[in-house]
Amino acid sequence: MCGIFGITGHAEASNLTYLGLHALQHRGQESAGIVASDGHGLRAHRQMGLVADIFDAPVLAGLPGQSAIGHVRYSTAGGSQLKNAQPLFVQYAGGQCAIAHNGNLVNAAALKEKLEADGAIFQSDADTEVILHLLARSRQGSFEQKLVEALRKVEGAYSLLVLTENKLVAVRDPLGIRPLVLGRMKEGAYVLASETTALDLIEADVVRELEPGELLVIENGVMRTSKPFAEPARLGRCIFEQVYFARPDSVLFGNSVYEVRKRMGMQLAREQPAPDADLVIAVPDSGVAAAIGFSQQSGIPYDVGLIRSHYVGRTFIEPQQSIRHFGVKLKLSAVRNVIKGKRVVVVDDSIVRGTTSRKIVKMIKAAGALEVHLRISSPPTKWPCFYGIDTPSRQELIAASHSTDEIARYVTADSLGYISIEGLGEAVGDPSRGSFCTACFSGQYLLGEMAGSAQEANKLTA
Ligand SMILES: O=P(O)(O)OC[C@H]1O[C@H](OP(=O)(O)OP(=O)(O)O)[C@H](O)[C@@H]1O
Ligand SMILES: NC(=O)CC[C@H](N)C(=O)O
Repeated sequence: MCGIFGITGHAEASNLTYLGLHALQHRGQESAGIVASDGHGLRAHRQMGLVADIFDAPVLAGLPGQSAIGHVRYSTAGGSQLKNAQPLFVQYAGGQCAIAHNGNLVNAAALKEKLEADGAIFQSDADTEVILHLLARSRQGSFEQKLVEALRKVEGAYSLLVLTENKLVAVRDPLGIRPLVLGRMKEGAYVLASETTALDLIEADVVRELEPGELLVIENGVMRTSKPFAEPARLGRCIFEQVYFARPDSVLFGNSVYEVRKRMGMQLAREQPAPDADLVIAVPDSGVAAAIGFSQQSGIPYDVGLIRSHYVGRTFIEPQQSIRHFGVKLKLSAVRNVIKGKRVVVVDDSIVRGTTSRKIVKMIKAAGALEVHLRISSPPTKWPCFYGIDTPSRQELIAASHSTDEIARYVTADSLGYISIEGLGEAVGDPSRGSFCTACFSGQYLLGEMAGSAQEANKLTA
Protein backbone atom coordinates (compact mmCIF):
# COMPACT_ATOMS: atom_id res chain seq x y z
CA MET A 1 0.00 0.00 0.00
CA CYS A 2 2.92 2.29 0.73
CA GLY A 3 3.06 5.44 2.78
CA ILE A 4 4.35 8.79 1.58
CA PHE A 5 5.32 11.90 3.50
CA GLY A 6 6.74 15.26 2.41
CA ILE A 7 7.53 18.61 3.96
CA THR A 8 8.86 21.94 2.72
CA GLY A 9 9.87 25.14 4.51
CA HIS A 10 11.28 23.59 7.68
CA ALA A 11 14.90 23.50 8.90
CA GLU A 12 14.32 19.99 10.31
CA ALA A 13 12.77 18.59 7.14
CA SER A 14 14.42 15.17 7.14
CA ASN A 15 13.95 14.67 10.92
CA LEU A 16 10.24 15.40 10.57
CA THR A 17 10.02 13.12 7.55
CA TYR A 18 11.54 10.38 9.67
CA LEU A 19 8.81 10.88 12.26
CA GLY A 20 6.11 11.02 9.57
CA LEU A 21 7.32 7.73 8.08
CA HIS A 22 7.29 6.19 11.53
CA ALA A 23 3.57 7.01 11.80
CA LEU A 24 3.00 5.47 8.35
CA GLN A 25 4.99 2.29 8.97
CA HIS A 26 1.79 0.20 8.95
CA ARG A 27 1.45 1.00 5.21
CA GLY A 28 4.71 -0.69 4.20
CA GLN A 29 7.42 -2.60 5.99
CA GLU A 30 9.77 -3.73 3.25
CA SER A 31 11.98 -0.69 2.67
CA ALA A 32 12.05 3.00 3.44
CA GLY A 33 13.81 6.08 2.15
CA ILE A 34 14.15 9.84 2.48
CA VAL A 35 15.37 12.32 -0.13
CA ALA A 36 16.08 15.89 1.04
CA SER A 37 16.83 19.10 -0.82
CA ASP A 38 18.92 22.00 0.46
CA GLY A 39 17.85 24.18 -2.47
CA HIS A 40 20.89 23.29 -4.59
CA GLY A 41 20.92 19.52 -4.73
CA LEU A 42 19.19 16.36 -3.51
CA ARG A 43 20.59 13.75 -1.14
CA ALA A 44 19.06 10.32 -0.65
CA HIS A 45 19.13 7.44 1.79
CA ARG A 46 17.17 4.27 1.07
CA GLN A 47 17.43 0.85 2.61
CA MET A 48 15.54 -2.39 3.09
CA GLY A 49 13.84 -2.72 6.49
CA LEU A 50 11.91 -0.64 9.00
CA VAL A 51 12.15 3.12 9.46
CA ALA A 52 13.57 2.92 13.00
CA ASP A 53 16.33 0.55 11.87
CA ILE A 54 17.30 2.50 8.77
CA PHE A 55 17.62 6.05 10.07
CA ASP A 56 19.64 7.37 12.97
CA ALA A 57 21.02 10.81 13.83
CA PRO A 58 24.15 10.62 11.61
CA VAL A 59 22.13 9.37 8.60
CA LEU A 60 19.56 12.16 9.05
CA ALA A 61 22.35 14.73 9.47
CA GLY A 62 23.53 13.65 6.03
CA LEU A 63 20.13 14.73 4.59
CA PRO A 64 20.19 18.50 5.17
CA GLY A 65 17.78 21.05 3.73
CA GLN A 66 14.36 22.61 4.16
CA SER A 67 12.47 20.12 1.99
CA ALA A 68 12.23 16.34 2.06
CA ILE A 69 10.07 13.46 0.89
CA GLY A 70 9.94 9.93 2.26
CA HIS A 71 8.42 6.55 1.49
CA VAL A 72 7.66 3.26 3.22
CA ARG A 73 7.19 0.47 0.71
CA TYR A 74 4.88 -2.49 0.37
CA SER A 75 5.74 -3.81 -3.08
CA THR A 76 3.00 -4.21 -5.66
CA ALA A 77 5.06 -3.88 -8.85
CA GLY A 78 8.68 -5.00 -8.85
CA GLY A 79 10.32 -7.21 -6.26
CA SER A 80 11.09 -6.40 -2.66
CA GLN A 81 14.65 -5.29 -3.38
CA LEU A 82 16.80 -2.24 -2.71
CA LYS A 83 16.76 -1.18 -6.36
CA ASN A 84 12.97 -0.71 -6.06
CA ALA A 85 13.08 1.12 -2.72
CA GLN A 86 11.66 4.62 -2.93
CA PRO A 87 11.84 7.58 -3.28
CA LEU A 88 13.37 6.90 -6.71
CA PHE A 89 15.98 9.53 -7.45
CA VAL A 90 17.37 10.61 -10.85
CA GLN A 91 19.42 13.26 -12.56
CA TYR A 92 18.18 14.28 -16.01
CA ALA A 93 18.59 17.21 -18.41
CA GLY A 94 16.20 19.32 -16.32
CA GLY A 95 18.05 18.74 -13.02
CA GLN A 96 17.49 16.38 -10.11
CA CYS A 97 14.19 14.78 -9.25
CA ALA A 98 12.92 12.27 -6.68
CA ILE A 99 9.53 10.58 -6.59
CA ALA A 100 7.55 8.73 -3.90
CA HIS A 101 4.50 6.76 -5.07
CA ASN A 102 1.56 5.13 -3.33
CA GLY A 103 -0.58 3.09 -5.69
CA ASN A 104 -0.10 0.97 -8.75
CA LEU A 105 -0.01 1.83 -12.45
CA VAL A 106 -1.94 -0.65 -14.57
CA ASN A 107 -0.30 0.23 -17.89
CA ALA A 108 3.31 0.44 -16.62
CA ALA A 109 4.47 -2.72 -18.42
CA ALA A 110 3.21 -1.49 -21.82
CA LEU A 111 4.73 1.96 -21.28
CA LYS A 112 8.04 0.45 -20.19
CA GLU A 113 8.21 -1.73 -23.29
CA LYS A 114 7.73 1.32 -25.53
CA LEU A 115 10.26 3.40 -23.60
CA GLU A 116 12.84 0.60 -23.74
CA ALA A 117 12.30 0.16 -27.47
CA ASP A 118 13.11 3.84 -27.66
CA GLY A 119 16.40 3.43 -25.79
CA ALA A 120 15.43 4.05 -22.16
CA ILE A 121 17.49 2.18 -19.56
CA PHE A 122 15.54 1.33 -16.43
CA GLN A 123 17.25 1.07 -13.05
CA SER A 124 14.39 -0.63 -11.20
CA ASP A 125 11.45 -2.95 -11.85
CA ALA A 126 9.01 -0.60 -10.12
CA ASP A 127 6.07 0.77 -12.11
CA THR A 128 6.85 4.22 -10.66
CA GLU A 129 10.00 4.61 -12.77
CA VAL A 130 8.01 5.02 -16.01
CA ILE A 131 6.81 8.39 -14.70
CA LEU A 132 10.41 9.61 -14.43
CA HIS A 133 11.26 8.47 -17.98
CA LEU A 134 8.12 10.07 -19.41
CA LEU A 135 8.93 13.29 -17.53
CA ALA A 136 12.55 13.37 -18.73
CA ARG A 137 11.48 12.83 -22.34
CA SER A 138 8.71 15.42 -22.35
CA ARG A 139 9.23 18.37 -24.67
CA GLN A 140 6.92 20.61 -22.66
CA GLY A 141 8.30 23.84 -21.20
CA SER A 142 7.97 23.89 -17.42
CA PHE A 143 8.53 21.09 -14.91
CA GLU A 144 4.81 20.99 -14.08
CA GLN A 145 3.85 20.78 -17.76
CA LYS A 146 6.29 17.91 -18.26
CA LEU A 147 4.87 16.12 -15.22
CA VAL A 148 1.29 16.61 -16.36
CA GLU A 149 2.16 15.26 -19.82
CA ALA A 150 3.72 12.19 -18.17
CA LEU A 151 0.73 11.67 -15.90
CA ARG A 152 -1.73 11.84 -18.77
CA LYS A 153 -0.04 8.72 -20.17
CA VAL A 154 -0.25 6.61 -17.04
CA GLU A 155 -3.35 4.80 -15.82
CA GLY A 156 -4.09 3.49 -12.38
CA ALA A 157 -3.64 4.56 -8.80
CA TYR A 158 -1.13 7.19 -7.83
CA SER A 159 -0.73 9.51 -4.92
CA LEU A 160 2.67 11.05 -5.58
CA LEU A 161 5.20 13.35 -4.01
CA VAL A 162 7.86 14.73 -6.34
CA LEU A 163 10.87 16.70 -5.11
CA THR A 164 13.25 18.82 -7.17
CA GLU A 165 15.98 21.20 -5.97
CA ASN A 166 13.38 23.92 -5.34
CA LYS A 167 9.88 22.45 -5.61
CA LEU A 168 7.70 19.97 -3.80
CA VAL A 169 4.87 18.66 -5.99
CA ALA A 170 1.95 16.54 -4.76
CA VAL A 171 -0.47 14.72 -7.07
CA ARG A 172 -3.54 12.55 -6.61
CA ASP A 173 -4.90 10.46 -9.48
CA PRO A 174 -8.22 11.49 -11.04
CA LEU A 175 -10.15 8.67 -9.33
CA GLY A 176 -8.71 9.54 -5.90
CA ILE A 177 -7.95 5.87 -5.25
CA ARG A 178 -5.22 6.35 -2.63
CA PRO A 179 -5.37 9.02 0.06
CA LEU A 180 -3.17 12.14 0.32
CA VAL A 181 -3.67 14.93 2.81
CA LEU A 182 -2.24 18.45 3.09
CA GLY A 183 -1.24 19.90 6.45
CA ARG A 184 0.48 22.97 7.81
CA MET A 185 2.76 23.47 10.78
CA LYS A 186 2.49 26.45 13.12
CA GLU A 187 5.78 27.82 11.73
CA GLY A 188 4.26 27.77 8.23
CA ALA A 189 5.85 24.66 6.72
CA TYR A 190 3.61 22.68 4.36
CA VAL A 191 3.28 18.95 4.97
CA LEU A 192 1.79 16.15 2.86
CA ALA A 193 1.07 12.64 4.05
CA SER A 194 -0.84 9.49 3.16
CA GLU A 195 -2.74 9.67 6.44
CA THR A 196 -3.61 12.30 9.04
CA THR A 197 -1.95 10.25 11.79
CA ALA A 198 1.45 11.41 10.43
CA LEU A 199 0.34 15.05 10.70
CA ASP A 200 -0.92 14.50 14.25
CA LEU A 201 2.45 13.12 15.32
CA ILE A 202 4.38 16.21 14.21
CA GLU A 203 1.61 18.53 15.46
CA ALA A 204 0.70 19.83 12.01
CA ASP A 205 -2.87 20.97 11.36
CA VAL A 206 -4.86 19.12 8.75
CA VAL A 207 -5.75 21.57 5.95
CA ARG A 208 -7.60 19.25 3.55
CA GLU A 209 -7.33 16.14 1.39
CA LEU A 210 -6.00 16.67 -2.10
CA GLU A 211 -8.79 16.46 -4.58
CA PRO A 212 -8.83 13.67 -7.14
CA GLY A 213 -6.95 14.89 -10.20
CA GLU A 214 -5.27 17.71 -8.27
CA LEU A 215 -1.66 18.75 -8.73
CA LEU A 216 -0.24 21.03 -6.08
CA VAL A 217 3.13 22.79 -6.26
CA ILE A 218 4.92 24.43 -3.33
CA GLU A 219 7.88 26.61 -4.26
CA ASN A 220 9.61 29.22 -2.05
CA GLY A 221 6.87 28.87 0.55
CA VAL A 222 4.10 29.62 -1.98
CA MET A 223 1.51 27.01 -2.84
CA ARG A 224 -0.36 26.86 -6.12
CA THR A 225 -2.76 24.25 -7.33
CA SER A 226 -4.05 23.15 -10.68
CA LYS A 227 -7.21 21.18 -10.30
CA PRO A 228 -8.06 19.20 -11.98
CA PHE A 229 -5.01 18.44 -14.10
CA ALA A 230 -7.13 15.55 -15.33
CA GLU A 231 -10.95 15.51 -15.22
CA PRO A 232 -12.24 12.88 -12.78
CA ALA A 233 -14.79 10.64 -14.53
CA ARG A 234 -15.99 9.30 -11.19
CA LEU A 235 -14.56 8.70 -7.73
CA GLY A 236 -12.85 5.44 -6.90
CA ARG A 237 -11.64 5.74 -3.32
CA CYS A 238 -10.27 2.41 -2.10
CA ILE A 239 -12.76 0.84 0.29
CA PHE A 240 -10.07 -1.53 1.60
CA GLU A 241 -8.24 1.48 3.07
CA GLN A 242 -11.27 1.90 5.36
CA VAL A 243 -11.50 -1.83 6.08
CA TYR A 244 -7.86 -2.67 6.78
CA PHE A 245 -5.03 -0.43 5.66
CA ALA A 246 -5.40 2.90 7.35
CA ARG A 247 -4.65 3.42 11.01
CA PRO A 248 -7.83 3.76 13.10
CA ASP A 249 -6.73 7.14 14.47
CA SER A 250 -6.63 8.61 10.93
CA VAL A 251 -9.39 10.58 9.28
CA LEU A 252 -9.68 9.20 5.78
CA PHE A 253 -11.93 10.40 2.94
CA GLY A 254 -13.52 12.71 5.51
CA ASN A 255 -14.38 9.98 8.04
CA SER A 256 -12.78 8.72 11.24
CA VAL A 257 -11.43 5.26 10.37
CA TYR A 258 -12.17 4.07 13.89
CA GLU A 259 -15.80 5.19 13.73
CA VAL A 260 -16.29 3.66 10.28
CA ARG A 261 -14.86 0.32 11.43
CA LYS A 262 -17.06 0.37 14.52
CA ARG A 263 -20.10 0.95 12.30
CA MET A 264 -18.99 -2.01 10.16
CA GLY A 265 -19.00 -4.16 13.32
CA MET A 266 -22.47 -2.93 14.33
CA GLN A 267 -23.83 -3.64 10.86
CA LEU A 268 -22.17 -7.07 10.92
CA ALA A 269 -23.92 -7.85 14.23
CA ARG A 270 -27.28 -6.92 12.67
CA GLU A 271 -26.67 -9.00 9.54
CA GLN A 272 -24.82 -11.98 11.01
CA PRO A 273 -25.84 -12.33 14.66
CA ALA A 274 -24.48 -15.02 16.96
CA PRO A 275 -27.22 -14.92 19.61
CA ASP A 276 -26.00 -17.76 21.80
CA ALA A 277 -22.42 -16.57 22.14
CA ASP A 278 -20.95 -15.57 25.53
CA LEU A 279 -18.11 -13.36 24.41
CA VAL A 280 -16.85 -11.16 21.53
CA ILE A 281 -13.12 -10.98 20.89
CA ALA A 282 -11.12 -9.21 18.18
CA VAL A 283 -8.27 -10.30 15.98
CA PRO A 284 -5.87 -7.47 16.76
CA ASP A 285 -5.13 -4.93 15.44
CA SER A 286 -7.39 -4.19 12.52
CA GLY A 287 -10.34 -6.24 13.88
CA VAL A 288 -10.58 -4.33 17.19
CA ALA A 289 -12.88 -1.44 16.24
CA ALA A 290 -15.32 -3.78 14.44
CA ALA A 291 -15.36 -6.19 17.39
CA ILE A 292 -16.25 -3.34 19.76
CA GLY A 293 -19.04 -2.33 17.37
CA PHE A 294 -20.29 -5.94 17.21
CA SER A 295 -20.32 -6.15 21.00
CA GLN A 296 -22.14 -2.83 21.45
CA GLN A 297 -24.79 -3.74 18.89
CA SER A 298 -25.36 -7.31 20.09
CA GLY A 299 -24.98 -6.73 23.83
CA ILE A 300 -22.52 -9.66 24.02
CA PRO A 301 -19.58 -8.63 26.24
CA TYR A 302 -16.25 -7.74 24.65
CA ASP A 303 -13.00 -8.98 26.10
CA VAL A 304 -9.36 -9.37 25.08
CA GLY A 305 -8.94 -12.97 24.01
CA LEU A 306 -5.94 -12.61 21.74
CA ILE A 307 -2.69 -10.85 22.58
CA ARG A 308 -0.54 -9.41 19.88
CA SER A 309 3.23 -9.32 20.09
CA HIS A 310 4.53 -5.79 19.61
CA TYR A 311 7.56 -7.07 17.79
CA VAL A 312 5.85 -8.53 14.72
CA GLY A 313 4.44 -6.40 11.94
CA ARG A 314 1.39 -6.82 9.73
CA THR A 315 1.22 -10.32 8.33
CA PHE A 316 -1.03 -9.62 5.34
CA ILE A 317 1.54 -7.33 3.78
CA GLU A 318 4.53 -9.64 4.21
CA PRO A 319 5.72 -10.43 0.69
CA GLN A 320 6.24 -14.19 0.99
CA GLN A 321 3.58 -16.75 1.91
CA SER A 322 6.11 -18.74 3.98
CA ILE A 323 6.85 -15.71 6.17
CA ARG A 324 3.16 -14.83 6.39
CA HIS A 325 2.36 -18.33 7.59
CA PHE A 326 4.95 -18.24 10.31
CA GLY A 327 4.14 -14.64 11.22
CA VAL A 328 0.62 -15.42 12.43
CA LYS A 329 1.83 -17.90 15.04
CA LEU A 330 4.55 -15.61 16.20
CA LYS A 331 2.25 -12.65 16.38
CA LEU A 332 -0.92 -13.77 18.16
CA SER A 333 -1.55 -15.89 21.22
CA ALA A 334 -4.76 -16.76 23.06
CA VAL A 335 -5.67 -15.74 26.63
CA ARG A 336 -6.79 -19.10 27.99
CA ASN A 337 -8.57 -17.70 31.08
CA VAL A 338 -10.78 -15.45 28.96
CA ILE A 339 -11.67 -18.06 26.35
CA LYS A 340 -11.92 -21.39 28.21
CA GLY A 341 -15.42 -22.85 28.30
CA LYS A 342 -16.95 -20.00 26.25
CA ARG A 343 -18.84 -19.73 22.99
CA VAL A 344 -16.75 -17.07 21.29
CA VAL A 345 -17.48 -14.61 18.46
CA VAL A 346 -14.20 -13.75 16.78
CA VAL A 347 -14.26 -10.56 14.70
CA ASP A 348 -11.66 -9.80 12.03
CA ASP A 349 -11.67 -7.25 9.22
CA SER A 350 -10.96 -9.59 6.32
CA ILE A 351 -10.14 -13.05 5.09
CA VAL A 352 -7.77 -12.78 2.16
CA ARG A 353 -5.85 -16.00 1.82
CA GLY A 354 -7.32 -17.65 4.91
CA THR A 355 -3.95 -18.11 6.59
CA THR A 356 -4.73 -15.99 9.64
CA SER A 357 -8.27 -17.24 10.31
CA ARG A 358 -7.36 -20.91 10.15
CA LYS A 359 -4.54 -20.50 12.66
CA ILE A 360 -6.59 -18.31 14.96
CA VAL A 361 -9.63 -20.57 15.12
CA LYS A 362 -7.38 -23.51 15.95
CA MET A 363 -5.57 -21.45 18.58
CA ILE A 364 -8.83 -20.39 20.23
CA LYS A 365 -10.19 -23.93 20.26
CA ALA A 366 -6.91 -25.17 21.73
CA ALA A 367 -7.36 -22.57 24.47
CA GLY A 368 -10.65 -24.26 25.45
CA ALA A 369 -13.39 -22.41 23.52
CA LEU A 370 -16.59 -24.45 23.19
CA GLU A 371 -17.58 -22.83 19.89
CA VAL A 372 -15.96 -20.32 17.55
CA HIS A 373 -18.18 -18.08 15.42
CA LEU A 374 -16.08 -16.10 12.97
CA ARG A 375 -17.48 -12.75 11.81
CA ILE A 376 -15.80 -10.66 9.12
CA SER A 377 -16.39 -6.92 8.74
CA SER A 378 -15.84 -6.91 4.96
CA PRO A 379 -17.50 -9.00 2.24
CA PRO A 380 -15.65 -12.01 0.76
CA THR A 381 -12.47 -10.82 -1.03
CA LYS A 382 -12.93 -12.45 -4.42
CA TRP A 383 -11.13 -10.24 -6.90
CA PRO A 384 -7.52 -9.13 -7.18
CA CYS A 385 -6.58 -5.50 -6.77
CA PHE A 386 -4.59 -3.76 -9.50
CA TYR A 387 -4.44 -0.43 -7.74
CA GLY A 388 -1.99 -1.04 -4.94
CA ILE A 389 -2.84 -4.12 -2.89
CA ASP A 390 -0.74 -7.19 -3.45
CA THR A 391 -3.35 -9.79 -4.38
CA PRO A 392 -2.39 -10.35 -8.00
CA SER A 393 -4.17 -13.60 -8.77
CA ARG A 394 -7.54 -15.10 -7.97
CA GLN A 395 -5.87 -18.37 -6.98
CA GLU A 396 -4.57 -16.73 -3.83
CA LEU A 397 -7.99 -15.52 -2.70
CA ILE A 398 -9.81 -18.24 -0.82
CA ALA A 399 -13.25 -16.70 -1.42
CA ALA A 400 -12.68 -16.66 -5.19
CA SER A 401 -12.98 -20.44 -5.34
CA HIS A 402 -14.76 -21.44 -2.12
CA SER A 403 -18.23 -20.83 -0.72
CA THR A 404 -18.71 -19.38 2.75
CA ASP A 405 -19.55 -22.86 4.09
CA GLU A 406 -16.41 -24.32 2.54
CA ILE A 407 -14.31 -21.52 4.05
CA ALA A 408 -15.91 -22.11 7.45
CA ARG A 409 -14.91 -25.78 7.19
CA TYR A 410 -11.39 -24.88 6.04
CA VAL A 411 -10.82 -22.53 8.96
CA THR A 412 -12.63 -25.00 11.28
CA ALA A 413 -15.11 -22.38 12.55
CA ASP A 414 -18.55 -23.43 13.87
CA SER A 415 -20.05 -20.63 11.80
CA LEU A 416 -18.80 -17.89 9.50
CA GLY A 417 -20.56 -14.69 8.47
CA TYR A 418 -19.46 -11.73 6.37
CA ILE A 419 -20.95 -8.23 6.20
CA SER A 420 -22.83 -7.65 2.93
CA ILE A 421 -21.52 -5.20 0.36
CA GLU A 422 -24.64 -3.08 0.92
CA GLY A 423 -23.95 -3.08 4.66
CA LEU A 424 -20.36 -2.02 4.04
CA GLY A 425 -21.63 0.87 1.91
CA GLU A 426 -23.86 1.98 4.79
CA ALA A 427 -20.94 1.82 7.22
CA VAL A 428 -18.64 3.97 5.04
CA GLY A 429 -21.44 6.51 4.63
CA ASP A 430 -22.00 5.86 0.90
CA PRO A 431 -24.88 3.37 0.53
CA SER A 432 -24.64 3.42 -3.29
CA ARG A 433 -20.85 2.96 -3.03
CA GLY A 434 -20.60 5.33 -5.99
CA SER A 435 -17.57 7.15 -4.61
CA PHE A 436 -15.62 4.00 -3.79
CA CYS A 437 -13.73 1.33 -5.67
CA THR A 438 -15.14 -1.97 -4.40
CA ALA A 439 -13.55 -4.16 -7.08
CA CYS A 440 -11.93 -6.55 -4.56
CA PHE A 441 -15.40 -7.51 -3.33
CA SER A 442 -17.64 -6.87 -6.34
CA GLY A 443 -15.40 -7.54 -9.35
CA GLN A 444 -16.62 -4.22 -10.75
CA TYR A 445 -13.39 -2.58 -11.79
CA LEU A 446 -13.29 1.14 -12.38
CA LEU A 447 -14.64 2.46 -15.64
CA GLY A 448 -12.84 3.05 -18.90
CA GLU A 449 -9.48 1.83 -20.00
CA MET A 450 -8.41 0.98 -16.46
CA ALA A 451 -11.12 -1.62 -16.24
CA GLY A 452 -9.94 -3.08 -19.53
CA SER A 453 -6.32 -3.24 -18.41
CA ALA A 454 -7.27 -4.69 -15.07
CA GLN A 455 -9.44 -7.41 -16.58
CA GLU A 456 -6.78 -8.19 -19.15
CA ALA A 457 -4.16 -8.49 -16.41
CA ASN A 458 -6.58 -10.67 -14.45
CA LYS A 459 -6.93 -13.03 -17.42
CA LEU A 460 -3.15 -13.28 -17.65
CA THR A 461 -2.74 -14.16 -14.00
CA ALA A 462 -5.89 -16.25 -13.49
O1 LIG B 1 -6.48 -14.24 5.19
P1 LIG B 1 -5.09 -13.75 5.35
O2 LIG B 1 -4.32 -13.85 4.05
O3 LIG B 1 -4.36 -14.38 6.47
O4 LIG B 1 -5.14 -12.18 5.58
C1 LIG B 1 -6.08 -11.55 6.38
C2 LIG B 1 -5.49 -11.12 7.69
O5 LIG B 1 -4.40 -10.18 7.47
C3 LIG B 1 -4.66 -8.98 8.18
O6 LIG B 1 -3.99 -8.96 9.40
P2 LIG B 1 -2.52 -8.33 9.59
O7 LIG B 1 -1.77 -9.19 10.51
O8 LIG B 1 -1.84 -8.07 8.28
O9 LIG B 1 -2.76 -6.86 10.11
P3 LIG B 1 -3.26 -6.26 11.48
O10 LIG B 1 -2.28 -6.69 12.50
O11 LIG B 1 -3.24 -4.81 11.25
O12 LIG B 1 -4.64 -6.79 11.75
C4 LIG B 1 -6.15 -8.96 8.38
O13 LIG B 1 -6.50 -8.18 9.48
C5 LIG B 1 -6.51 -10.40 8.55
O14 LIG B 1 -6.34 -10.82 9.90
N1 LIG C 1 1.90 -0.28 -2.48
C1 LIG C 1 2.32 0.74 -3.17
O1 LIG C 1 1.76 1.84 -3.11
C2 LIG C 1 3.49 0.43 -4.08
C3 LIG C 1 4.03 1.56 -4.92
C4 LIG C 1 4.73 1.04 -6.17
N2 LIG C 1 3.75 0.46 -7.08
C5 LIG C 1 5.79 0.01 -5.81
O2 LIG C 1 5.57 -1.18 -5.91
O3 LIG C 1 6.84 0.39 -5.39
